[in-house]
Amino acid sequence: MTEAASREAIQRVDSGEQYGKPGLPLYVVETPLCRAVIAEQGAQLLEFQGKGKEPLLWLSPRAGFERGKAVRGGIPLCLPWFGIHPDKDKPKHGLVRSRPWSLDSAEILADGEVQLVFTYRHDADALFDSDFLCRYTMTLGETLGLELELQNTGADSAKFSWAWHTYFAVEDVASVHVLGLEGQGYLDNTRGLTRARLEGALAFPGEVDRVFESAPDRQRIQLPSPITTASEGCDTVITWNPGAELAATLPDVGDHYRGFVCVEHGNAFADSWNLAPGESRSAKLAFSQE
Ligand SMILES: O=P(O)(O)OC[C@H]1O[C@H](O)[C@H](O)[C@@H](O)[C@@H]1O
Repeated sequence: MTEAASREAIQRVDSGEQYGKPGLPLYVVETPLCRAVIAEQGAQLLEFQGKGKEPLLWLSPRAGFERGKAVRGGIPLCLPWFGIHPDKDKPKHGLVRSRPWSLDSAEILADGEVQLVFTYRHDADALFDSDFLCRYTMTLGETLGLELELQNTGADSAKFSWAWHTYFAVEDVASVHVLGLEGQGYLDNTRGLTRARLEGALAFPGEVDRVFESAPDRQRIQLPSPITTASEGCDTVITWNPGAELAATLPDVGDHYRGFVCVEHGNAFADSWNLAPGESRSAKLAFSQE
């Protein structure tokens, strides 16, 4: 790959140029195989569209692009804790989604795929009292592949829970089904994390917020052009849509809740990772669209 080729394929712009809302630096990737937009903050994928495919991700038309706040949509990475922290003063879903990351390398591979590697280095602070390092690789071809390596760089063992919080673009949430979770037990987060079991395919008739521990590694989102997810090393699947009532309280969602379902992959609750000093673990997630 020449430097000129990668400069042409990967442009750094401000969110003002892309969405008319200035504030966050973005990378726009355009190749014969796909188009993608990634916010440097949080290494958050905002858009991905493989050649000849429907857009994979939902990005809220009401999304804000502010430093220190995750953008509503795309794939925020929740880490080093997923969900509500027992200490109510700490933010939901950890801290890396709203912190600056750095793009360490950008390469065009022999087959024309673009590979981006982002890193985030955490020095123990008041929010998370342990050092760690994330190395996040995105492979952008006709399909999308993600890999996360997490290393405990601190002197003590530490517990990490995390997820790729993917917002999939759908025509109407009411007609979407997710396969690959039938018969599985889950924690119902709309009922104080009570345990239940899913009969049949997962549907979204209203607010749905479910945590499937030890979940299967493939799901299929039934749409006119179905999407399949295949994960490695992701034991937890979380499914979410706020439904009309809760969405009305989320200024960056509102009526647009109909346009997405979240099917999230990571390791949270009983599947959280305990890492010894120096220990690393990794996980992968691949998306394909028919
Ligand atoms: O609004 P956020 O902090 O991005 O969280 C959005 C949602 O994320 C996950 O799916 C959780 O299970 C939900 O409980 C939460 O409401």
